[in-house]
Amino acid sequence: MSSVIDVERLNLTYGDFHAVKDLSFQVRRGELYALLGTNGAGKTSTLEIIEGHRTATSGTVRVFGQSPRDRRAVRPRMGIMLQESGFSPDLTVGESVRLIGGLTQRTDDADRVLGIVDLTRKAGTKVAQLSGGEKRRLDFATAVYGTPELIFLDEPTTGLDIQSRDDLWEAVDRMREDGSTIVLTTHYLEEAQQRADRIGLMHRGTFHREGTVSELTRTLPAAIRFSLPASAPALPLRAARESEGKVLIETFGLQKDLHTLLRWAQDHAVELRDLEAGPTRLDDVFRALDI
Ligand SMILES: Nc1ncnc2c1ncn2[C@@H]1O[C@H](COP(=O)(O)OP(=O)(O)OP(=O)(O)O)[C@@H](O)[C@H]1O
Repeated sequence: MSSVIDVERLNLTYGDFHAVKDLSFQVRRGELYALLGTNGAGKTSTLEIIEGHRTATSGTVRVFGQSPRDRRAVRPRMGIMLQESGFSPDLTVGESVRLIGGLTQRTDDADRVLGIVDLTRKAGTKVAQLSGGEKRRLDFATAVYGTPELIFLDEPTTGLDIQSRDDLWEAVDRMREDGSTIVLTTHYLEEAQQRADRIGLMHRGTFHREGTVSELTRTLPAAIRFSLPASAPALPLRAARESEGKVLIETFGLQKDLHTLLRWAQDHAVELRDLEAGPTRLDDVFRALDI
């Protein structure tokens, strides 16, 4: 698979503050790459350099094999949804899409794009009168105008209700089917866990870990949780007692241990209240990082 983004030994300093430190990674064509990390880790700074908005202090960045500062070559091929929108409040929703869409030099139909984010009815409304979630959806609409080959989504679902989130991810899935490459940043780790092909986990300007979700989570055990009545007999597995009768079993053999537990409960007529069992979550990987 060829790479769409190549970052090599990237450094960025703001005055004497070293925000991005010797960062190297690649994003391959067609993949969804999630850049995750703590607040102030350097994700936005890194994205700004890749998007061509900021100059690196040192290192090389290539987008489609070109320098991102070569805007004429690169910009028409990228769609960018920033963390904060820069729309003019006096323009209408329709005018904003046409204006920003036009700047990308891609062609599309503004009505089609507004339909994706369910803003067709708001086409004549001034941006100043949109709700926070509607502005976010307008941001997304302008990023996907003309179905670009590479799309940056910087915390795209912040402030969106569940229906709008589902709609946004459905639109992303469709663009991936059409071959678009997606770079995502989010603090909603579940979204990244469900959708990312690979993840770069950043902290203080460098990667703590990089890999697929399963590469990142497989080093930590899965968890089985439930509550037991005080009268229950001894458990068949090693377990930790949490507060108020809650029990936690950590395991690297989730299926087998769950089977053992359920058979034991059945045999002893024990009710496992509030039973939950699941693989390691990215949240746990974050918490386990010594940061
Ligand atoms: N223009 C600037 N001047 C000085 N320092 C800056 C500037 N922009 C960002 N920084 C600092 O650089 C570091 C990285 O910031 P950046 O916005 O890239 O982090 P982030 O990973 O996107 O964080 P968050 O998850 O909070 O959005 C932070 O410590 C921030 O305070």
